[in-house]
Amino acid sequence: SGGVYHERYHSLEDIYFWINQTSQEHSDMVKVILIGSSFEKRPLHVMKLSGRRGAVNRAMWMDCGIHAREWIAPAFCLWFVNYALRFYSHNSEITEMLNNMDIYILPVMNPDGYKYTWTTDRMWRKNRSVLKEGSECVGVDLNRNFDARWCTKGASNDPCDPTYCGQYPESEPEAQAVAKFLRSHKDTVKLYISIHSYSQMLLFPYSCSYDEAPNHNELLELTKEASTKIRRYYRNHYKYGPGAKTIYLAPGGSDDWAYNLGIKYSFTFELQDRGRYGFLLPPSFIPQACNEALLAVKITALHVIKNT
Ligand SMILES: NCCCCC[C@@H](C[SeH])C(=O)O
Ligand SMILES: [Zn+2]
Ligand SMILES: [Zn+2]
Repeated sequence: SGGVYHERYHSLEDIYFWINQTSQEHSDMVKVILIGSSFEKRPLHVMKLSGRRGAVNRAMWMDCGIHAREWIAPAFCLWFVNYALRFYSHNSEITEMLNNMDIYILPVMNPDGYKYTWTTDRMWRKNRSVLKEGSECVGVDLNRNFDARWCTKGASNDPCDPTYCGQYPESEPEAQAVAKFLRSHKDTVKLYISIHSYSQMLLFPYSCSYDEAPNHNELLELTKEASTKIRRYYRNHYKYGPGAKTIYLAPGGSDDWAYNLGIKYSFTFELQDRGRYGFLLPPSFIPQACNEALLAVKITALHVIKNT
């Protein structure tokens, strides 16, 4: 949506202030839920968006910022919330979404890591948890810490590696908080989306193995439709397909875990770009990257409303 607010990235403090302000300004459509805290005790705030209507028993979940350096992801979560609130009852798709499902948004799933990229190391990926005994290395890859073929090929058990899987599944407070919330809402959450960057891909289970998901064809058709429309409307190219084959083997991922929990529409979107700027996507690219991601979110969400 408009305004220079979205032509730039926001610090963690900025984002916490924005969550608070937005929920106060739109108290009829936004509720803030504290689902847990990070290793360094920062709050994990989920924004629950609903249309102006009675309760519904369908919901979707979208998390951003699980990987600290992927700044376009939190930028998209903020942009999406502003878009939803601004265009509800004006844009037919977002109106249909909010009238038929609650939308749970976690703008920054890894606040400690995100903060660290603003203060110390722009290229940091993991959280900032410190091992009790020994290792001088810090951090767990939260997207390898979920209980889905945990720490098999495609993850590392070396605390110094960027894909370190942690000491055991859900060892990390951030992963634990998300898993706990989704387990307690598994009867209503029908769609899971995790936002990442970069490489422009629309991915679905499985990434932890080369097995095909039972509804593989349906997920393939959905991501193909989204990719085709992004190419037609925005002249940009997104690959699509099951994670293991399309990007690489990546066990312990949040999407595979959510899928196995029973959320049969589960995706990981890798946003812009394809490597020219990579994680350092310039702020001027934020609106276009967000419009492309919005298209994919709408296509999956409207399909879920029709089919669940
Ligand atoms: N859940 C694994 C989806 C495929 C890999 C996604 C990328 C995002 Se940076 C990764 O976690 O390495
Ligand atoms: Zn990522
Ligand atoms: Zn990535």
